[in-house]
Amino acid sequence: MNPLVGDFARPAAPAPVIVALDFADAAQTLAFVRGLDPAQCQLKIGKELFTATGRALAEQLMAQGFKLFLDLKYHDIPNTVAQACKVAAQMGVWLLDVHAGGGRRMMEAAAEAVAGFAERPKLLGVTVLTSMEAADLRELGWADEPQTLVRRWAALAQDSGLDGVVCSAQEAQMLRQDAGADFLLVTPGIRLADGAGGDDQRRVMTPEQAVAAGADYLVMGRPITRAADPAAVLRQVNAAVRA
Ligand SMILES: O=C(O)c1cc(=O)[nH]c(=O)n1[C@@H]1O[C@H](COP(=O)(O)O)[C@@H](O)[C@H]1O
Repeated sequence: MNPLVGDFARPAAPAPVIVALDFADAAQTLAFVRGLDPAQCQLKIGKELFTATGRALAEQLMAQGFKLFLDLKYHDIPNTVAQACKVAAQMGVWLLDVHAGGGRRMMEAAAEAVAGFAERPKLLGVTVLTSMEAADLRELGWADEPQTLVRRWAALAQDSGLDGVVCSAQEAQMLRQDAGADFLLVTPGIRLADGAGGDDQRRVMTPEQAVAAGADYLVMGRPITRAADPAAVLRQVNAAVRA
């Protein structure tokens, strides 16, 4: 086969950065998104923005060509989570998440709820939040180190039919080995090597480290949204991780 034809036929790898739109209203969000290109990043709507704007803004951003991670981290009884996942799947979002701590029956119900959709969202299990460290777990009664719990919950998420997990990039290498190439690893807690603080994050890594460790997607909020030139930071991260 002509290698050139092969190259043209192969779809471009999706942009690895998911920008967390942690804004308070639609106007601010739309003004920010105007500077972004769907070929260079994906978008995430979480609890703050969704509570403020509901599905209208989510649908508007998808209509602009952005793939959307609806990050509402469902955590409830199996029936409630399954019904919420069904509604999210009807919206046409790309990624959707539930807390792995909701357990096997909750995750299985969520997976079953989205299974029937022709273009279903990929379903992720949130393992141990990247803002937590061992001391936080101990206070909650968990004697395990974060990575031990992440490993156990990721295995349970995979066994329950989920497509991947949200974890710290610090656990990505271990999970890639455990779960294989097709299991999605989405890693928040990304901080640039420029020395700026980790904010409330505890288990952090740089974009380059995260990708080298096996992360598929990097969730980045404040390092991009609070930058003087967000598009320039995104270009810099894309260049670094694709080098
Ligand atoms: O599910 C998430 O996206 C998530 C899981 C997690 O363990 N840690 C975490 O920070 N997040 C989200 O990732 C984003 C991180 O934002 P920054 O810390 O500003 O980069 C926020 O929107 C969080 O809600």
